[in-house]
Amino acid sequence: MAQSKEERILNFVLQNAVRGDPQSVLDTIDKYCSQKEWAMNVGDEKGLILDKILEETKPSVLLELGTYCGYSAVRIARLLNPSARFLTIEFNPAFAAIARQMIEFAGVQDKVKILEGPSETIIPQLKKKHEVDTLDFVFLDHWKDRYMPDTILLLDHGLLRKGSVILADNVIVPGAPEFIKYIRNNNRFECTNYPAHVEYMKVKDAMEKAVFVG
Ligand SMILES: Cc1cc(-c2n[nH]c(CCNC(=O)c3cc(-c4ccc(F)cc4)cc(O)c3O)n2)ccn1
Ligand SMILES: [Mg+2]
Repeated sequence: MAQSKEERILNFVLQNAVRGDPQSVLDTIDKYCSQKEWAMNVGDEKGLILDKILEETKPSVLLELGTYCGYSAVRIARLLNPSARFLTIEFNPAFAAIARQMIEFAGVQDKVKILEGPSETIIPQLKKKHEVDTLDFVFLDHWKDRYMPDTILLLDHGLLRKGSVILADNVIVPGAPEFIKYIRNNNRFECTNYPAHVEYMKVKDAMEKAVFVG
């Protein structure tokens, strides 16, 4: 069976990164995806914006939508304190399998739990099935047309509290125009735009931070 791009990325990490060293996993993925095969990891430029916002927020309960190969899950988990709880939702079983191995190799598996399935099914289960009260931080990096409906799901299920931070990747490319229109016109959110570029490219992109004011 021919290898997938995601398998090639994982194998490159297993052969070239340092087991138990999350930064070496990130650097190795970035090296492969900038030199050999492009892939939709958040990357190092937008990753540094993510790092800064995490360090400002110091979240204890986090949700990521769109695990993919686990690059941002490793990036986020490496900054969390041991008692933090980080759930990441992945729709595609093949991606989830790659991400699980990536997260274990990086040594952050105790901080991250991968939930497999569509976000619209799993979000309503977070309180009862996954013992979540409210979320301190949400990273939106899944299908761009799900950003708005899933934000509304989070609100409807009482998963946001005063000060909850939502950070969305790709609000220019591929773009999330419906989400941007919704969140910037909703006076319950305070929005900030962070200009950047598409991972491993010179194409302009941006991230959007939305703080829930309650
Ligand atoms: C729970 C759940 C999870 C998912 C889910 N899991 N993993 C994903 C991946 C989603 N990400 C992207 O599509 C994406 C695309 C680009 C891109 C593509 C092509 C270009 F030319 C330029 C840029 C860049 C990025 O940074 C992206 O993040 N969705 C889906 C549904 N439900
Ligand atoms: Mg992205």
